[in-house]
Amino acid sequence: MSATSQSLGIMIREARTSRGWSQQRLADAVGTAQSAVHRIENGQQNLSLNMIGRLAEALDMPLIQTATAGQMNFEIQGPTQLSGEIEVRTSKNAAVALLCASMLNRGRTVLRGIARIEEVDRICEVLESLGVQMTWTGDGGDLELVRPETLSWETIDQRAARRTRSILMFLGPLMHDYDEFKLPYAGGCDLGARTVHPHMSALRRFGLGVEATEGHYHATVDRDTMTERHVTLVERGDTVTENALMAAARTPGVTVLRNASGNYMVQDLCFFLQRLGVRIEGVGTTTLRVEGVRDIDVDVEYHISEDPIEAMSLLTAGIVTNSEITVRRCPIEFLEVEFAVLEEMGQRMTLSPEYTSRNGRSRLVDVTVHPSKLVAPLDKIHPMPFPGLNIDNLPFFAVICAMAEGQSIIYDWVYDNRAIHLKKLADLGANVTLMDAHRLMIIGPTSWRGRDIECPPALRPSVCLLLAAMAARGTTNLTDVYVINRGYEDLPQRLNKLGAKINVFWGEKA
Ligand SMILES: CC(=O)N[C@H]1[C@@H](OP(=O)(O)OP(=O)(O)OC[C@H]2O[C@@H](n3ccc(=O)[nH]c3=O)[C@H](O)[C@@H]2O)O[C@H](CO)[C@@H](O)[C@@H]1O
Ligand SMILES: C=C(OP(=O)(O)O)C(=O)O
Repeated sequence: MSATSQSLGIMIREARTSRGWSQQRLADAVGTAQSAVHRIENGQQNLSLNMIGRLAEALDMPLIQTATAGQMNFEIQGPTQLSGEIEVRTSKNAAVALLCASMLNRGRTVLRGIARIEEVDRICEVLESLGVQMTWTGDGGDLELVRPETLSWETIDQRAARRTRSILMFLGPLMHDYDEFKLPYAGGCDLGARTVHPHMSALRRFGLGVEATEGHYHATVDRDTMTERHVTLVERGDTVTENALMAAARTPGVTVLRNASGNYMVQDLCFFLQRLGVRIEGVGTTTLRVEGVRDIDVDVEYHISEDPIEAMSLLTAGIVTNSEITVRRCPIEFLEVEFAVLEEMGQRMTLSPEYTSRNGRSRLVDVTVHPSKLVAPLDKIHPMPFPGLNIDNLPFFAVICAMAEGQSIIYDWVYDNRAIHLKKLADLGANVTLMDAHRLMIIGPTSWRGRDIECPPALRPSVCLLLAAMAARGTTNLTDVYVINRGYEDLPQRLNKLGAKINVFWGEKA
C-alpha cells in the first residue's frame, strides 16, 4: 500500500462523507463497485488515471480536478530495459460490439472483464442516453446492462456518438425496435475515408433504408416476411459483419452471410449471440448461417476475450527495447501470421502450452520474447482479413522493422492515411520513407532518440510512438494521448511495472 494511495483514499473518504454519500452512491457515480470504493478509501487499490479523474469530478474535488485538467500527456524517459510479466486485457473492438448487442436482449446482460477505456466510456454514454441501465460490479471490471422497454433514440448523446465509429453498430440493433430513427454521423480515428456503404448495402437486405443528410443517418425500416435471405457483403469488414449479425439475430428465419469476417471481435459476438439463443454456424469462417429469433429475453453473462492487438503491442514493447518479457494470455489464433513473420525476421520467442480463455472458446498462450538480432523480411509485410496478419497489428511491424538490419517495406492497402502517421517514427530517429500513401520503406537498425511529439489522430500509430520512445535516448513528451486511452487501459502504469519510465502529466491544448 503506497503513501499516495493512502492519502488519496483518506481525501476521497472525507469528500464522500462530507456530502453524506454512501460508498454505493459514489460507486454508482463513477461506474465501479462498492467493494472497490471501500478498497480505494483504505488505500488498497491501484487507481487508474481515468478513475482518479472520475472520482474528482463526482466529488467535485477542485485540487485534483485542477491537477487532471486539460489534455493528458506522457513523458517518457529512455532508453529502458524491461523485464517481468504482463497480462493482455480484453479487446476494445469486441467490447463495443457486445455493448451494442446487449440492446438486442430484454433480459439482463453482464459483460465480464470489459476494458475500462475511453471508447467503452463513449458507447456507455450513448447507451445510457437511450435509457439503458448500467451497473458496474466486480471491482469495476464487469458491467450489467438492462435495456428499457423502449430505447429512446431521440435523447441520444450526440457528442459521445460522434466521437466513435462504432455508433454505426447501433443501426443493426435499433432497426428491430423502430420503423424510423436517426443517428449522428460516425467519428473515430482519422485513417482516411472509411466508407459506410457496406453497412447500408448489407442492412438494406433486412429492409433498412438509410439516407445520410445534415450530419445524421435517417433510417427507415420496411420489414419483409422472407423465411431465408442470402446476404453477400461487398467488403469483408469487421463492423459490417457485426451489424449484419445483429440484424439477422432478431430477424425470424435463416440468414446466410457470405464474405463475412472471421476476425476476433466477430467471433466474440457470435459466441455471445449463441448464449442468447441465436443459432450460428460457421463461426470463424467467411460463411455464417444465422437462425434469427423474434424476441430475446435471457439473463446472460459473458466474458470478453483477450485482445490480440494489445498482445502485439506488448510484445513490441519487449522487442523494441531488446528485453526479455512474458506477455500472458495472448489469443494465439489471431497472432499466428504475425508470429510466423517475426520468426522469419529472427525474433526468438517461447510459447507456453495452450489454455482456454474465460469465454470458454478462445485459445491462449503465454509468450516470452527474448532479445534477438533482427533482419528485414525478404518480402513486403501486408495485412489481410482473418486469418491473415491483422491490419491493426501492421503498424507495430513498422517499429519492429526499424529494429531490423536492412530494408523493409510495409504495405497498408487498407487505410489511406495510417501509413502517413507512421512517418512520425522518423522524428524519433527511424529511417522511414513514405513511398506513397500506402507504402513505407524502413531501413534499420535504428538508434532511437527522444523528441517531443504530438499524437497523430490514430490509435495504433500513437502507441507505436510511445513504444519507440521507451527505447529512445533522452526524454520524449508525447502529447494529447486521448487517442491511446481510447483503446488501452492504464498503459503507462502497466508498462512502468515492467521497468518503463512513463510519467503522466496534464496540460492545456496548444
Ligand atoms: C470497432 C472495430 O471493430 N474496429 C475495427 C474494424 O473497423 P471497421 O469494421 O469499421 O473497418 P472499416 O469498415 O472502416 O474497414 C477498414 C478499411 O478497410 C477497407 N476494406 C475492408 C474490408 C475489405 O474487404 N476491403 C476493404 O477495402 C475499408 O474500405 C476501410 O477503408 O475493422 C478494422 C479493419 O480490420 C479495424 O482496423 C478496426 O479496428
Ligand atoms: C482503427 C481502430 O479502431 P476504430 O475502428 O475504433 O477507429 C483501431 O482499433 O486501431
